[in-house]
Amino acid sequence: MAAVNPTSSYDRLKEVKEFDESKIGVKGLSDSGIVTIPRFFVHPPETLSDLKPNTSKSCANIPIINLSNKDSSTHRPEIVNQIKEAATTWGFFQVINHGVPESILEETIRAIKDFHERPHEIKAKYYKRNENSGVMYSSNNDLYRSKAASWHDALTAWMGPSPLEVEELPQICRNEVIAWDANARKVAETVMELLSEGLGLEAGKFKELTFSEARALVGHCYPYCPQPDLTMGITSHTDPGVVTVLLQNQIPGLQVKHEDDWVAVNPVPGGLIINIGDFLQIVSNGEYKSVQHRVLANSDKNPRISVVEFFNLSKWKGDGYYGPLPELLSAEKPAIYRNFTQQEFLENFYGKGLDSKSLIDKIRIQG
Ligand SMILES: O=C(O)CCC(=O)C(=O)O
Ligand SMILES: [Fe+2]
Repeated sequence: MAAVNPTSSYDRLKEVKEFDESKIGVKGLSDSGIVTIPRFFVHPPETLSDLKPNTSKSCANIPIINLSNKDSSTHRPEIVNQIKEAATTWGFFQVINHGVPESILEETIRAIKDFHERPHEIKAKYYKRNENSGVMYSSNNDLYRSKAASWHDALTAWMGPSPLEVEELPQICRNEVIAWDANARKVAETVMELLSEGLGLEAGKFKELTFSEARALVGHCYPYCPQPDLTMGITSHTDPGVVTVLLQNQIPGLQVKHEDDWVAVNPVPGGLIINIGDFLQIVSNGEYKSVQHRVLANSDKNPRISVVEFFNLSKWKGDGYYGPLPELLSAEKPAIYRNFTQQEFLENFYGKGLDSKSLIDKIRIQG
């Protein structure tokens, strides 16, 4: 087994660069039939020691919320309460009967899988790094910043607020990505209305604040990993934005941190996963929780595919600051976070490795 010896003459940066410049991604490594992963993918023992979910709580699962009666005035308060409770205690939940046909869920997954299975020459044309608009295919967004690389590749498309040039999208998944963006956005807006009401605000408050306008859609591929005990699919992190809508295929691996345990998030048929991001934890003054989650390296021969859309605000308030919404604050409930600038937020968004400290910890008011 590859043991990591930091004092050896191993030139990590050189190997990382060679991998990056080859543009083959983790999928290319996996398809080449390697049985030993390159050592820059090997994670430190602290990360690897708790990879198995806690068996004593293995039956715990994130809450499932049925949206079918959300427009009925009799049932809506109950659904608002369920979402509020889920966002407060778990920060993660699945929604069912969200209105997106199952055929669309399947086509979206299939199209993203098809992209990742395209020949190297075709995918390489999209291979980029450090973009924040257009379309970018890459392996490990934080490849040069993180301590260890993870076993996944991603196709990212910035869908809004300014519309994407659709021809930039690879043809094999173009229509599906566009359709998914529209569908995921509807689900995000529905959920944001319920979350807004859960805080005692008008249903349309989050929309008015442009919380669903900036959108990044990421089609992840977690190929088969020959040594899944030595690396990660994606390391533990919180999402920076408002909310994330996550669609996954049937291959397991996603886990969320709940009461100090890692809990597997198993897909429910037709379900969509929603999670709260750092920005919403802050503006809700800590009511809603942005929780740590991660994906294990995939030991299944079939790739794990997930399509994740991050929703974020597009317009900052005139003074350039954001913080806990004033409507939520009172003498009994003072702000627990200070206001922060867009600059601070963006630095946190783009500047860090997934393993570094989140904005939430930086702006928490002590005492
Ligand atoms: O692939 C997944 O299920 C999770 C991905 C994720 O957490 C992310 O992209 O932020
Ligand atoms: Fe995430």
